[in-house]
Amino acid sequence: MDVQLFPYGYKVTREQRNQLNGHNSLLIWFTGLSGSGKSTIADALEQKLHNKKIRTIVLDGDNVRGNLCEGLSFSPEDRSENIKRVAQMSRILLDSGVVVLATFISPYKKDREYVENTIKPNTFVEVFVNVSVEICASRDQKGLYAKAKKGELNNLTGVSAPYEKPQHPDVEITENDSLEMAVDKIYTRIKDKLELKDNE
Ligand SMILES: Nc1ncnc2c1ncn2[C@@H]1O[C@H](COP(=O)(O)OS(=O)(=O)O)[C@@H](OP(=O)(O)O)[C@H]1O
Ligand SMILES: Nc1ncnc2c1ncn2[C@@H]1O[C@H](COP(=O)(O)OP(=O)(O)O)[C@@H](O)[C@H]1O
Repeated sequence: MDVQLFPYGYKVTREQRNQLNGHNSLLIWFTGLSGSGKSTIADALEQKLHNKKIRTIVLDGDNVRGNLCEGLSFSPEDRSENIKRVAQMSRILLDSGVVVLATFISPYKKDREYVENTIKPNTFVEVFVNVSVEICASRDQKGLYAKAKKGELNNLTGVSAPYEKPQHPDVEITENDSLEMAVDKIYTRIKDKLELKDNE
């Protein structure tokens, strides 16, 4: 297919948008098993940032799989495609000047590396929500672990599909951390990177 593209050089830059917003763009990437707490922690962190007048947006696996990533399965190939599309969307959102909170199981190291390499240096913060499969299964809000146990669900991460743990995450949340502690840990890590104009 012969496709010719001529990207237009728009004049307003990310830096100018950051200036307008009073903070830098940042991608906070949450990875961990289903039920580990990614969405809960991202939700609480987003509220904290919003209260500090920081512009935010959340990309969540369960949500984007209904639109941007509609039709993708949980095969290794489709999970990679899922993360690739989210990486590209994150890049656009970072250019818009906001802080992006992305919550995806993202079980493969190479896919998480793809995300980091897709965006500008120093704008990626990896948060590993390190909760064991036993604890996630005991929470089982969505009934996925029960289904997998009965043989009604294939490819459940941590049970019948792999999860490659991050070796050097920027922030690690453990099962002993309360929600408040988790939010504090992440905020402490990102505060300087945000370069808030009204530094609180
Ligand atoms: N087989 C299987 N394995 C894992 N997760 C499953 C599966 N089937 C459905 N779900 C639901 O999909 C959510 C995970 O989607 P993600 O886009 O984050 O997955 S991935 O990053 O592409 O691996 C996940 O959301 P979270 O529980 O918030 O992680 C589940 O609600
Ligand atoms: N730090 C925590 N301590 C105890 N329970 C938690 C914690 N974080 C999340 N949970 C609970 O775990 C369950 C799954 O959380 P959720 O945010 O949906 O996980 P994920 O997005 O990783 O699938 C929810 O019932 C939530 O209330």
